[in-house]
Amino acid sequence: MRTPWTIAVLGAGAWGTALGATMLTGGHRAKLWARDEALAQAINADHINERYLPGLKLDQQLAATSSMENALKNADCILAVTPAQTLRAVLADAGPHVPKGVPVVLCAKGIERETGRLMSEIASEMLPENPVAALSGPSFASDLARGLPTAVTVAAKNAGLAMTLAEQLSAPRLRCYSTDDLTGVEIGGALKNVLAIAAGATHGAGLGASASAALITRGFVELRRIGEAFGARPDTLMGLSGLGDLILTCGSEQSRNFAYGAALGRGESLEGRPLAEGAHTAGIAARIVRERGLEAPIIESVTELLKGRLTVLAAMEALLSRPLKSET
Ligand SMILES: NC(=O)C1=CN([C@@H]2O[C@H](COP(=O)(O)OP(=O)(O)OC[C@H]3O[C@@H](n4cnc5c(N)ncnc54)[C@H](OP(=O)(O)O)[C@@H]3O)[C@@H](O)[C@H]2O)C=CC1
Ligand SMILES: O=C(CO)COP(=O)(O)O
Repeated sequence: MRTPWTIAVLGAGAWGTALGATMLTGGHRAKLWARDEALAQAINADHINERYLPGLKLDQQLAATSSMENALKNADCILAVTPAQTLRAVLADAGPHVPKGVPVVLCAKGIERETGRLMSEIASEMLPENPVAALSGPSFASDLARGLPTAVTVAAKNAGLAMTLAEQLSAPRLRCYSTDDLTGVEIGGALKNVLAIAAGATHGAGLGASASAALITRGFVELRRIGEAFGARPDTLMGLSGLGDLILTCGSEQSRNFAYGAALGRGESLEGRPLAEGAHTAGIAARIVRERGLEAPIIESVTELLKGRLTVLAAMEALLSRPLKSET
């Protein structure tokens, strides 16, 4: 029998809300922090997050607040669930109220644009007295919020902590595996978003199912190359947080990254679209590739597409006309 925890969830978007609701099903208490007071009040009054999970009734026990102090009071564990590029600022606000020693579980998928830092590097910098972990894997917020099942990976450099967190954060419809390969889990989650934009663009431009399968497979080779250059283990990259999430996100417009790419492929406007983390990570991923002398033409093409320097058809032609080589 595990001890019920008080879990602070920083971020009341789709994923924070879904994770908060899932934690309740695991017997924990959960408090959502929303930066927008009106959203917090609406969640408390209506038990719906109409902005991010429209129409889905939430457990009445899922409380929200716009006070960081209130959200973090007596927390046994913190889930950080705002977009990757906001993590540093959110942890700076949270810092004075974060109980020392409490694990911080990073749920955003991305790489900091300006610095190339992983989420765990930012968290260790901002909260040096708190152990850091990551939760990642194939998990659409709306699926979890509707009670559909999935499995994810919880990673921490300390294997014992990863195991404790996996045990505590698992819920009837959320199976958490554990690993000490924190870097592998973070790299997989960040890069699959960039590749999902490429897959979406392929789909949107009508290049066909064969092209999609070829692109996703070669995209995974790039993810593996970059991951291994960071010291990630191949089995992590082949796991839920790498290949698993790549399969999910490259498969349908339920993925915001895929939908963003599809809009790009169809030549539609990208203004005002929902969060697509890959669009923020692509540029820094391409820079890392260049600086480390790695080969990742698909990821580099996404950056060029996003900058408007390449069309999907030109990217496809450039990828196909590269010098022939052995597959591995
Ligand atoms: N949605 C999903 O299915 C999954 C998402 N993730 C990851 O989780 C992370 C969050 O995604 P998700 O919840 O879907 O995103 P959403 O766009 O649904 O929500 C983002 C949340 O972050 C808040 N926010 C935005 N900017 C800031 C800021 N500068 N400071 C503080 N809060 C801010 C928003 O508040 P406001 O409303 O006030 O703008 C909102 O509550 C991403 O990295 C994503 O890749 C991971 C797995 C699944
Ligand atoms: O990470 C996700 C599922 O695991 C969500 O993907 P999108 O952000 O592309 O919707």
